[in-house]
Amino acid sequence: MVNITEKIKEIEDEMRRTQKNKATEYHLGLLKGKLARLRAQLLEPGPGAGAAAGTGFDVSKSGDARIALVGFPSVGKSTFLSKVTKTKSEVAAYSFTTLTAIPGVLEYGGAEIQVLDLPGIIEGASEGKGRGRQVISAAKTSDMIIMILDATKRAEQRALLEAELEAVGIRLNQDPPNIYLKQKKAGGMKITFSAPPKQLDEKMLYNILRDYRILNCEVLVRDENATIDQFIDVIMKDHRTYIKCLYVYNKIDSVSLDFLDRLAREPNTAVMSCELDLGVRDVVDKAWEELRLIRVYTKRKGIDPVFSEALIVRNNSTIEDVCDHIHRTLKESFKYALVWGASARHVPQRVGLAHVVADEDVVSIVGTKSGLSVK
Ligand SMILES: Nc1nc2c(ncn2[C@@H]2O[C@H](COP(=O)(O)OP(=O)(O)OP(=O)(O)O)[C@@H](O)[C@H]2O)c(=O)[nH]1
Ligand SMILES: [K+]
Ligand SMILES: [Mg+2]
Repeated sequence: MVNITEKIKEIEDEMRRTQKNKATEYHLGLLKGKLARLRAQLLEPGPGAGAAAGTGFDVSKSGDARIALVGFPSVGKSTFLSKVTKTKSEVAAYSFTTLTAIPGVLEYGGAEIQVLDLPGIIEGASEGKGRGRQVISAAKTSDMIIMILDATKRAEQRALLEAELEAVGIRLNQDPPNIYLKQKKAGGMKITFSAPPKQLDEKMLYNILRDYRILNCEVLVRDENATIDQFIDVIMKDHRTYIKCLYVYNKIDSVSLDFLDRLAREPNTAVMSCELDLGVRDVVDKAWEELRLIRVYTKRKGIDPVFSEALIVRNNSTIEDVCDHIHRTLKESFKYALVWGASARHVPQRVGLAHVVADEDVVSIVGTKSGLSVK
């Protein structure tokens, strides 16, 4: 049986040994491509990949979004879950207290976010160490990862965890590359750049495509700064997941103010102490902001809206989306809507289906059937 993990190690070693320069960049590009293929194989169930490959924990999705708590052991993931939801996940000073996925519900102004507390992961998780692969599979199903870090531990922890997630195809806080690739049956390769590329050239892409046995295709690179890694991501797009990540340093009760200040300035980062109940609310607010969901409270004529029940739509949604959310046919009898809140120029503003709503808007739909307004 071929050992994929060993092959991966070999390639990683070769990449480390190879000096980066103009002469080696084609070779390095090919190695990166091979590495990406092997890592994908590792996650496929079947011979050579181990029993737990690719399977997550069996928790069904619920609520308006899912957040996964990912981190090394004992950073305070379970403590955080127990603070922000009604679920009590076991907390203890020893590593691997949590052994499976524990779901909780975070209520946020009428929205319900499922928060998954997960076992701690360790270096090598992507290759199956500990419950790494299961944790990572669970993380892949989430809309956002909150990476909990221990403010008292060495700074490399963040890069180490990122590398583990990266190795299994999770891309944090990145957009999918702006590269178009279409495989064809015949006609050879057609590679075009919409602007002179800074990090790629045709030969590089040609080599990699050939190594992937993609001989007939059309490629259009729309981003002049696109990298070889991004190009490989496009080839491997079925194995790539683009997820938002909020980095959260816990246990700030045990570090100096100077250090804390530095941590807090990192991008996509929040700091907290679950123990002292410092910053926990900020973390939740930031997570909500990053999810970019919008709460709309619907209102019937003459009755106050119910603020404990929000209708959740994506960012940039319109009144039409809101209607579709309430009922499939509501649009048909739609006359106009009244809107109170940030999206309204004056309150209430009378708007049509194309009006874009904002978080915490109150909306009343008025229809042609007499007296129709929504629940
Ligand atoms: N000083 C300090 N300790 C904390 C804080 N939050 C949690 N702890 C402690 O850190 C230890 C680990 O907490 P857990 O919540 O079990 O950590 P975990 O990340 O879920 O750990 P595993 O499930 O084992 O991976 C416990 O002893 C907590 O009391 C904090 O803000 N400050
Ligand atoms: K623990
Ligand atoms: Mg735990």
